[in-house]
Amino acid sequence: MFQILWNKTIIAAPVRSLLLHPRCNKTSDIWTLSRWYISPRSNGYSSTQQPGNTVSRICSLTKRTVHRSASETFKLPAVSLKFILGPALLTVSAQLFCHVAYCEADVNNNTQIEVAAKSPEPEFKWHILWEFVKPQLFALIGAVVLAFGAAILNIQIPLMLGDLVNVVACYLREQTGNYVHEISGPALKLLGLYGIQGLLTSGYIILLSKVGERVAADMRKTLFGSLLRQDVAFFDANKTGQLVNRLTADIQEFKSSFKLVISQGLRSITQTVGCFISLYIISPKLTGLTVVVLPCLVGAGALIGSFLRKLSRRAQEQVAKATGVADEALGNVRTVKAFAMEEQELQLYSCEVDKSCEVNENLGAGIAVFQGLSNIALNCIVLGTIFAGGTLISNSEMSPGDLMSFLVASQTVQKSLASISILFGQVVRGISSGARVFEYLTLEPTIPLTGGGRIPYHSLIGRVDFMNISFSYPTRPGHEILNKFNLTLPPGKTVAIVGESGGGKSTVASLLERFYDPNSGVIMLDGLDIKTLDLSWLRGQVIGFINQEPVLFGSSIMENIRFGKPEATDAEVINAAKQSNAHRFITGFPDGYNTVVGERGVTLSGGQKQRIAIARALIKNPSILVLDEATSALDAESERVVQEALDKATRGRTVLIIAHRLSTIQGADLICVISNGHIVEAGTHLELLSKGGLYSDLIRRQRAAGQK
Ligand SMILES: Nc1ncnc2c1ncn2[C@@H]1O[C@H](COP(=O)(O)OP(=O)(O)OP(=O)(O)O)[C@@H](O)[C@H]1O
Repeated sequence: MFQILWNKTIIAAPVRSLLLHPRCNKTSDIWTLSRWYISPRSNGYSSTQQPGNTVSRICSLTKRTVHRSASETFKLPAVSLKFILGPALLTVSAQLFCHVAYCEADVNNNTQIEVAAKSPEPEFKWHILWEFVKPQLFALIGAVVLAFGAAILNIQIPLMLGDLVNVVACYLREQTGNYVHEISGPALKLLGLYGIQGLLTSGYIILLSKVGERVAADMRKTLFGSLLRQDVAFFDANKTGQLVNRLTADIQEFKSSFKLVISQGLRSITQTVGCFISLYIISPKLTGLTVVVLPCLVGAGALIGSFLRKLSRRAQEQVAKATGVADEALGNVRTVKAFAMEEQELQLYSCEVDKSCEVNENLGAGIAVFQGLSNIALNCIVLGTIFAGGTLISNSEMSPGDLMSFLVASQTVQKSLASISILFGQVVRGISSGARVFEYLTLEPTIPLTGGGRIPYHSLIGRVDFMNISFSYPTRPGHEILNKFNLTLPPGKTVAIVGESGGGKSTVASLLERFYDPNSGVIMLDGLDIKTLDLSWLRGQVIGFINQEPVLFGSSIMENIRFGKPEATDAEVINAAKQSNAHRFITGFPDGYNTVVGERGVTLSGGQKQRIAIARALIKNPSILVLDEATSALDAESERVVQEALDKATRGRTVLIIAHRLSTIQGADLICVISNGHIVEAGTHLELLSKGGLYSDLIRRQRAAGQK
């Protein structure tokens, strides 16, 4: 009987090929697959992609690799490990792969690990997930039903294959009857089952990807909105890269896990239980053998796996180090070039890459040994099963069809077990990514952007009073910057604040903008505490802010100026540009107002950027203008042009100038000298000079520095 199976039946073909054909050991396939699971990120991408220029790009590649690792896993059993007891070894492998992929994610998210070490891990909040899933509930239920249906059909397939083989075996044995007629019944049934199963599979994947994408898109929009609403203090405490990571990589990770858990999780559990029952019904003896061999393989696999995981972690750390060197050099390429450090940076990078190469080679050797042992074990298991199954057939305890059913059902179990073990790691990753996303979704800013009163435009006078302000930055609570600080900005007048570097001048401007709230004291606008006023109105319509290093967006000049007033017409934009002495140089560009300024305005000179920033502030016609060292970064000629623009801009408005270069504020109505957190001198330029105090001291020191 075994001979018949070996020579003639459809079981023999794949088994023989697996045992006899060297290429069918699929070492290369296993190796290729293992690259997705075990080897570092670079193995998956480096042949076609150079390391990214930035860490974020590298992070996203890494995440994609990990994500892909999980989804590719389901191809593994189909490629080579097709037969009996495969589940055992495959489960071990899958666990190993899963853990290693997890290490990969960990290592590549070093920054996140650091943060996690400092602050407690955020909690996953199911009710928030529910809010996102609720609008997609019908599609989700549809997907679950279809996935469940596909799983149930999958359990039927091995049994029907067995029926088919029994017909073939019977015909081969007896050579009587109409073969086509006898085979067509079960074959058509099986074909129908395949068709329905394919349809169900397509259906649930379509629905699930719709649900996953929509949930992820909603999460991204909500999270971005929530981040934008946060106070400036929040951004002082959190790195931009980490925040962007939550918007991109974490949501991506969560989406993948969400989809995978629902589709594969449901299918795999149903199939494992169903097919295990089928296995037991087909042959309790053969199933018993499976259960005996399983723990030995799990133990051996776990041992080698833990060693490989350690090696993989080391390899990843080394890759991360090399990436760090490249990122720093490319991110600061101007400085590197200015100091002619290209060669040194290359050497530094090469050194790290060589170390990484060595560790990865060791890892590769370890994987090779592991895969070699797996191949031997799997092939022996297949042989053993054919042998044991054949013995049962020869004792008439089993039919050839039963052996076929057993083989296919066990393949389904192995696929499902592999999926489940991968899923376990994916669930953990998904939950922690989700928790990181949800953490900021629910975070309420301490300074609300909207709500509160507004002063009608015609009755707004523009008087500002700082009354007894004490303040320390939230990130340095013990370090008081302002201490019982008092200052009045009379309406329509220009007040300048001068003082030592680090004395708190810019802090005064930040408090007026309500980037932070004072620890004590009040800031009044026209006699009203600004905490009671609508913050969007205050920032959007009342205060115009121009600082030392204006940041432009990488869009056109027109859009950059219109940023100050989104509803402004083209004529208003041009008018603002004229007021800020920018119109001439803008119209000198071939594309005029449609000139794209490059990332952060990199294609413009400092003076040009500053004048666009002035136009952006003026377009909203603010009653109060805050100039934070607006000309200190410019050369003499640019400063003259910008100063002219500022002189025009400040007319008729309440102006607060934070000045470093004392020459630019001599015409101010009031000059205040800040020291030790409060105003120690105030008066006009001449008054303060005649006093011979701190101001005249500052002037003297600045002149002396200028002469040097
Ligand atoms: N976001 C922040 N978080 C914590 N401390 C800050 C922050 N911004 C400024 N500081 C600290 O507050 C103090 C005052 O800073 P501020 O920028 O107001 O000084 P400044 O007088 O404008 O200085 P300069 O003339 O050099 O610009 C400094 O000691 C500075 O280190």
